[in-house]
Amino acid sequence: MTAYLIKGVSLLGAEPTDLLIRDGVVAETGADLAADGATVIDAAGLVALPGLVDLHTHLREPGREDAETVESGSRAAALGGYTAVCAMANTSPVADTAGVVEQVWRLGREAGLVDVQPIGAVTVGLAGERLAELGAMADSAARVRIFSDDGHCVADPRLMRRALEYVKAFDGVIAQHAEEPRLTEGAQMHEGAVSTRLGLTGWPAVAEEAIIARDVLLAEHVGSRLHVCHVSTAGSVEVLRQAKARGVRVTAEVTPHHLLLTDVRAETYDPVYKVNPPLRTDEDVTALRAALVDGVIDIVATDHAPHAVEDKECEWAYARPGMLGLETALSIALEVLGPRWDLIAERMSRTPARIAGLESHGLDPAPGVPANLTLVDPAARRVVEPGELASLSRNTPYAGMSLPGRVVATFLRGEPTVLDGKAVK
Ligand SMILES: NC(=O)N[C@@H](CC(=O)O)C(=O)O
Ligand SMILES: [Zn+2]
Ligand SMILES: [Zn+2]
Repeated sequence: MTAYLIKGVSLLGAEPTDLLIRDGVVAETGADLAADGATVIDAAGLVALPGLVDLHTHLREPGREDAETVESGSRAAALGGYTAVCAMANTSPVADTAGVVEQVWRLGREAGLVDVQPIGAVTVGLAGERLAELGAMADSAARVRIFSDDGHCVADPRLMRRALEYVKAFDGVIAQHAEEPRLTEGAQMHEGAVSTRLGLTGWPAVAEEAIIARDVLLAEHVGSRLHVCHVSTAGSVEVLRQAKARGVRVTAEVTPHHLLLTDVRAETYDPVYKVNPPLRTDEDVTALRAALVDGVIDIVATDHAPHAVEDKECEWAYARPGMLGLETALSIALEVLGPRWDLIAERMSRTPARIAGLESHGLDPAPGVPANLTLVDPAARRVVEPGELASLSRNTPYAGMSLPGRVVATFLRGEPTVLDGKAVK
């Protein structure tokens, strides 16, 4: 194993120091460390963060390897500064058995660019009718702890209650895609002034808020853990605020796109802006940003949702919902939060690692800690070029935008997965 001496790096914005990585861990930090045969990396001006952890990634393998594979998504993640991603279960076949989650987990290990932690489906085939084999997935080599029917809501309250009860035994968590399906039939975008003007069927905020309200009550009743995926409305923030004040075991995520973009994008009719839940209003964006700062929203999760060209470059109504996120998330966080490194580490690394139970991730670089970390150039800016992304898909909503920050290097257990801004393999 190669040793690396990272010279003059700022740990989470602190005064520059040296950082020696050896045998997969941070061996030493301090001024003017001796290279002692280690490969020297000049990190003047760079900030070191604990490797980012994404709780919500769609990797499309098995089933849609034309849109993304475990390997291509892992590469996109590493380039985005991530050292671990949780892979959603809405693949084909669905990750609802020990066999499928183990397959995804193995593919992640073979790619070796980030730790890929599979999420298991809550119900068989995401059909919302029968509970999947949660216990078998938990006991499998993939050691699944997060279960989600993401893409679909676990709408049946009885099934949701059973799932919450079941995962309590192994401290698992149900990650809910909060969407009351009866309120979103035919929905194309956020229900509001813009949808009225465009004549598109709306997805009302209350369709999300009603499910979150129900689920925090169920989680409270059962004494189990609930995680709310992609929170998108100001009203959801208020429901979560009240639940947390009562001590409900609920955590919540917001996506980069819901922190930056609004429903006016739909006026272009460009389906790159079509996503579930839909882009909302300025008031929602303001509330989501405030909640991310005050902690009512615990984490940023990308909901990286690659789609093949034919599923995106078509009429709005026929396009699949979802957008890329892994390679731009840190830049969006910098844009929205500014260089508040401790807050960024908390929301994008430490807390998601804790929610997912990934013990070797989300740890600040310090002697003895696994060397999962990322080096960021906060002074750099880059214009997003879809063709330059490592993802196999091109559906980024940020094409042509100039964004702050650049990931220069990422280390997974002491080995670089990204160096000089390029993937190592
Ligand atoms: N977010 C999306 O619009 N799409 C996701 C599913 C999901 O996260 O609901 C996808 O799998 O494409
Ligand atoms: Zn979802
Ligand atoms: Zn998703």
